[in-house]
Parts: sequence; C-alpha cells; structure tokens
Amino acid sequence: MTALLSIHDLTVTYRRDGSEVAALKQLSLDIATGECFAVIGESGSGKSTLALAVAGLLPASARIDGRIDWFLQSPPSSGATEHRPLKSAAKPSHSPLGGRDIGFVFQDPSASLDPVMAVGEQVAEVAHTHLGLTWSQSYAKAKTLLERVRLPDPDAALHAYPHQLSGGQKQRVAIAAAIAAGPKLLIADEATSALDTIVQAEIVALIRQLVAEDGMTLLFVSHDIALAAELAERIAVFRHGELVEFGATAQIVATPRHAYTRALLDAHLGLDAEPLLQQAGASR
Ligand SMILES: Nc1ncnc2c1ncn2[C@@H]1O[C@H](COP(=O)(O)OP(=O)(O)OP(=O)(O)O)[C@@H](O)[C@H]1O
Repeated sequence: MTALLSIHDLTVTYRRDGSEVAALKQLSLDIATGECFAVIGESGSGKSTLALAVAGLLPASARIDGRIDWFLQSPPSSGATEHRPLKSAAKPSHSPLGGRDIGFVFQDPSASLDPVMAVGEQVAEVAHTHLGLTWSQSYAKAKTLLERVRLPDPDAALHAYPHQLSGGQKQRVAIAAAIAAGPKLLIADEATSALDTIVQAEIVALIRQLVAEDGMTLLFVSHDIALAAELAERIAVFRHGELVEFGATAQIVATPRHAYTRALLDAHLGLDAEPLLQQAGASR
C-alpha cells in the first residue's frame, strides 16, 4: 500500500475559557492511496479535529504539534508530473492542498451551501476555480456532477436554490461540489448523521460509488460503527483524543481487542440486524 498521507505524533490543543483541551494526543497513522478509511468514536473523541487537521481547516486558535506528510502525484490542474512528497508542517491555516486535492463534506449541507446562490453555480464555481474551466464548461461539468449524485432533475437543479431541496438532496449537491475539482481525498465528516436512516444509507452508497469511480481515497468520520463498517476497509477507533484500536474492518467488528470498541459494537443494534445498505438496496 502506498500512503497518501502520513500523520506523525499529531497533538491538537484548543484553548477555551482560559483552559486547554487536548482534542488529539500524539496521533500517528497512515492513510493509503485509494482506501476507504473510517474514524469512529463517541462525541468529543477528536474525530472532527482529525478531519479538520487533515483538510487544513482547524481554527487559528488551535495549537498543533506533530506533522502530516502528503504524498501527492500529478495535481489535476497543474499537469505537473513530478512526485512530490508535500510536507505539511501540520499548520493547517495555510494548507498547501487548497480545495483542490481534498473534498470535504460536512454534517450540515446548509452550512456549506450558499443560501442565495443557485446550486449549479456553486458546483460550477469549484470547477471554474480549481480546474481553470470556462464558465460554460464549468456549468456543463456541474450538470454532469448533479446527474452523478442522482438529483432527480439535474437541469432544474442547476437553477434551484438550497432551500428548495430536501436535506438529502442538499447533501448530494454538497458532495457534487466536494468532488468537482477531482480531489484525491474525500473527507466525509458525519456527512449522513443529520439524515434519516434510508436517506443515510443512500448517501453512503453514493459516496462508495463515487469514490470507486473516481479512484478517490475516503476518510469517513462517524460515530456509527455499523455505517463505518459498511464502507471502510480499515477503521480507527478514537477515544478521548487517542487511537485505541486500529485495523481491518472485519477484524475490528468480529474480534475487537479493546473494551471500548466492544462497547461501541454492543451499543449498535444495527450490526445484528440487516445491514443498513441492504435495507436501502432498492433505492441505490
Ligand atoms: N473550536 C474548538 N474550540 C474549543 N474546543 C473544541 C473546539 N472544537 C472541538 N473542541 C473540543 O475538542 C474535543 C474533540 O472535539 P471533536 O469535535 O474533534 O470531537 P468529535 O469526536 O468529532 O465529536 P463530535 O462527534 O461531537 O463532533 C472536544 O472536547 C471538543 O469539545
């Protein structure tokens, strides 16, 4: 496996009300190119902090120690062919990756979509900005992307505003925008948590398909171990900012080593029931 990124001794500390919270403590792990990698854990375990650190989106108030090394090849818009270990000093406020190499899907699509801009323009803008396409090419790409995320009427959706779409449809638009520049890495941070179970399973299936079609690497962040197990080849289990268990999904689910992982599994009735994605199979 070739690493896409390698995290070494990453510690992230937030300052709040005069005290400090260590959200991640000396975390080290690699994410391989092309893999679907899930980070799970209960609320406050540091999952979002990791996702934001990888994307270079941590607030300036966060103190960051350690580093994240990137191994990117041929950035899509530059045409450069050299292999460049892109060393980030984990100083994410000026990430060298911009919005081009990483697509980010947040929990709440309303927060990432502009309420007063037609959704077609929002998707087209990503292609225009990062791929250097003309506006007419960017709109054509936006329409293709809205088809790929299976919005019911892509032509109408190009001109729709976010408030005219359902929560699931907004999340589809947010995914279209996130992949519009052809990122190497797609980060989905609780991207389905605000949706009902069936829509959630549809969005997971969509993410899985897009990641496979475009050869992206996926970092899937979730509190839901069953959902993560549906998608990921490897799972990292976080607790209190520390990596407590890490391994192949089948091993984590079948023979968890850590009591905390067992507790997460026990707490999830869905694992003994029909898998979520099979329940929604008809609508995939
Ligand atoms: N901007 C911030 N300022 C201060 N503290 C923060 C900030 N963001 C997160 N924290 C704290 O850092 C810790 C880890 O939070 P983080 O959001 O990474 O966890 P999480 O596992 O993603 O949880 P959740 O699923 O609830 O988002 C928590 O104690 C949280 O309160």
